[in-house]
Amino acid sequence: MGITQGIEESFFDAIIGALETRSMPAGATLVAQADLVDSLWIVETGRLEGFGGLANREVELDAFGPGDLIAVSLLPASGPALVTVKTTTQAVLWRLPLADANALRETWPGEMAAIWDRAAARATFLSLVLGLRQSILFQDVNLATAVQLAKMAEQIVLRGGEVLFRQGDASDAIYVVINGRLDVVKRDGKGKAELVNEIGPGESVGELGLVTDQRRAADIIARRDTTVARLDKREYMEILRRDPEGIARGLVRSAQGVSTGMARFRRQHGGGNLPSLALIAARPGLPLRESAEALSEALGRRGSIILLTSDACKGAGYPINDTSAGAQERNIALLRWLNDLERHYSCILYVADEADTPWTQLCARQADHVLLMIDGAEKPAIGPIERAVRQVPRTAEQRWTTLLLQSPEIAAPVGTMKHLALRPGSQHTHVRAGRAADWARVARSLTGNSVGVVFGGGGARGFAHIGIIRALEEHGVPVDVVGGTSIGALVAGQYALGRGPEEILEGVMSLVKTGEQFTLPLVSLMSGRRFSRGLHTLMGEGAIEDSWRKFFCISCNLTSAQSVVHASGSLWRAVLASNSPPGLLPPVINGGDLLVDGGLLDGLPTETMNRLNGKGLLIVINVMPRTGVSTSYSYDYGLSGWRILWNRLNPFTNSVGMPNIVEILTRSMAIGSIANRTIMLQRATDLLLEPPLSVYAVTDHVKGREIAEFGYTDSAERISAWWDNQLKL
Ligand SMILES: Nc1ncnc2c1ncn2[C@@H]1O[C@@H]2COP(=O)(O)O[C@H]2[C@H]1O
Repeated sequence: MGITQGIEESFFDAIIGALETRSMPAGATLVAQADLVDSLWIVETGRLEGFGGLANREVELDAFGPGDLIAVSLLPASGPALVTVKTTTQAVLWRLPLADANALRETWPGEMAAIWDRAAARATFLSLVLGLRQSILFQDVNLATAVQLAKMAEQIVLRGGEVLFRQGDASDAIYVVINGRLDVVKRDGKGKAELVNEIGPGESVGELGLVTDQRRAADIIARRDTTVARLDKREYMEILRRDPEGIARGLVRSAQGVSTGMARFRRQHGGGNLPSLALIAARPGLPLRESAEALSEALGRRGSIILLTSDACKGAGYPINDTSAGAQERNIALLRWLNDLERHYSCILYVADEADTPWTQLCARQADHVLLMIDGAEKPAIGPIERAVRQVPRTAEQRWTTLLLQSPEIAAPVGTMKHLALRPGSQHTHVRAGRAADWARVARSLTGNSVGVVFGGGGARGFAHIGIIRALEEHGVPVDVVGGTSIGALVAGQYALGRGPEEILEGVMSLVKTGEQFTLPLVSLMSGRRFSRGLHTLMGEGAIEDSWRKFFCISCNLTSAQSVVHASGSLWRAVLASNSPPGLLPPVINGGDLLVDGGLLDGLPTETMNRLNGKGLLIVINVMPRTGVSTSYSYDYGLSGWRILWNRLNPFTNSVGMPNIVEILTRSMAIGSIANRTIMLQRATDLLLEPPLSVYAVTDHVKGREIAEFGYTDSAERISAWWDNQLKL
């Protein structure tokens, strides 16, 4: 590959003027891997070798002799060296600084482009040799075989979402992933798809079909933009003949499943431990940049984050709109660069352009998780950028979250369900401009660190929840997901709306003061009218989706005998259903089914919380003592209502020892779920709070403030000690 080959005489004179010569002894290092390179070199005399680091050993990648061009960066501007280059003999080199090369480009555009293309081709080839020698399948082959492999292999760039091949296709080639990621998806007889594996750099696909001579066992789809080296069957067989021992070792490694283990190891230990993210605004004019910075700062507490904009990419030498000569090489170079970034950082945050550009599309393809920003106050509609981005092919694994920007002035968002109806399958979070705490919540959710609190049922004892909320707030425990049953749902619902403990206490007290009417016991003992009206006023008209915190509550469907998780739709109706003890309040009618208090089946919904909050932190507040309703009073001959009335009226008898009908009904209702509770609580909770509340009766609503205070005093120290030991995000 002589540099002067085919180059005009006058240009040759010009370039000679820019060259500096340098003599080097044998064994000297010209450039070390990862150093910034700012030059091209041409070998005049002597020999050099290129090495790449691989699992603590250096492998040989390339050899250079007189007339050869040494280009070790994939960038036209200065960039990191792919390899280490050392002299093996005494050598004389010509150095062409990239700055001078760029200046020469002004006068000799065509000629310099030819040199650059050669340099790019050489560097791309080098990166392919490096990729192959770092692969599980070919890491044991000798240098000559690796160079031969790289010469035969076809380098293919797949776009995110693109299919490499389908299950059932004929097996004609194997593919080594150089940069990027592939999904292995299997389909059953009914066409149901399941992700069975993920393939990262250094791993290969298709060896199964090639070696066993069977059709493809799975679909292979690019998770993001990916470069693969393709070797067809004939070529692979030829390599097998050249270096049977090296190939056999690779096959054994691969068959032993070291492949997936190694890739997982790399992913865990070589950065990339968080999903790659893309922040995309649905339309121009949203505060994309500020939001990206706020999110990046919040994520930065969890790992090393790199925020990538199209400008940053351009600055690094990768113009994304580039269609000029050599664009394919630069594309490969870009993917390699992104791959390196992924290895070095915990997370890449791709920030889209404020328009539908190739960069915005690339962001959508690269992300494991797309964050779509919309204006929560706007009329629900699909934004123009969003519309374009939705056309970008993507794998089924990609997750979407809609971030609804809200004004910091509003009490609660409105109309969220309409925004979400346009975006099926998307999660959502509300964020207020300028509120770092909201971005911290998004960061926790993205990294599986959301804090969930389960508020159990237990009548008036549930006032303790409110004191515990106060303790959580005072110690700065951020709560992201709340859920509960009965009184737990009532407290959690208000907390989800962003209310503080004092306001929640006032709210629950106001309901107690409605003094529910006892009715003729045809449907229930109480009419429930005042309670439901009061609850409606208290919670407002909004939907669960409109609350700042993620919320759910539990009711019980009497008709189908199943517990119901309310995580969507009218908030007050959900809380009402969760608070309608059968026999005491009338059931809530929902589509012909009767819904009653969730305490019947699931008074402490930790399983539902686990399902909704994944790997997040779990705090459980149990206000239902494991033993309850006992009395010292003996009523062997039946218990007369008159006797109880007399007891109530007679100032000389102790009426506290006597469980009333409400207590007995409440306890009976909960009995099934209390029996299950012991088992549930033994499962891992991060913090279990069980204030000793048996001194209070489930009907002690008038003591609400005192019970709340009790909850606070009992939990404050434990919460503080626990929170001090947590990793904060
Ligand atoms: N769990 C898996 N099941 C099937 N194929 C897998 C799996 N994991 C990785 N693969 C790769 O997916 C490829 C699909 O085509 P092949 O059957 O030729 O070879 C297969 C393997 O290389």
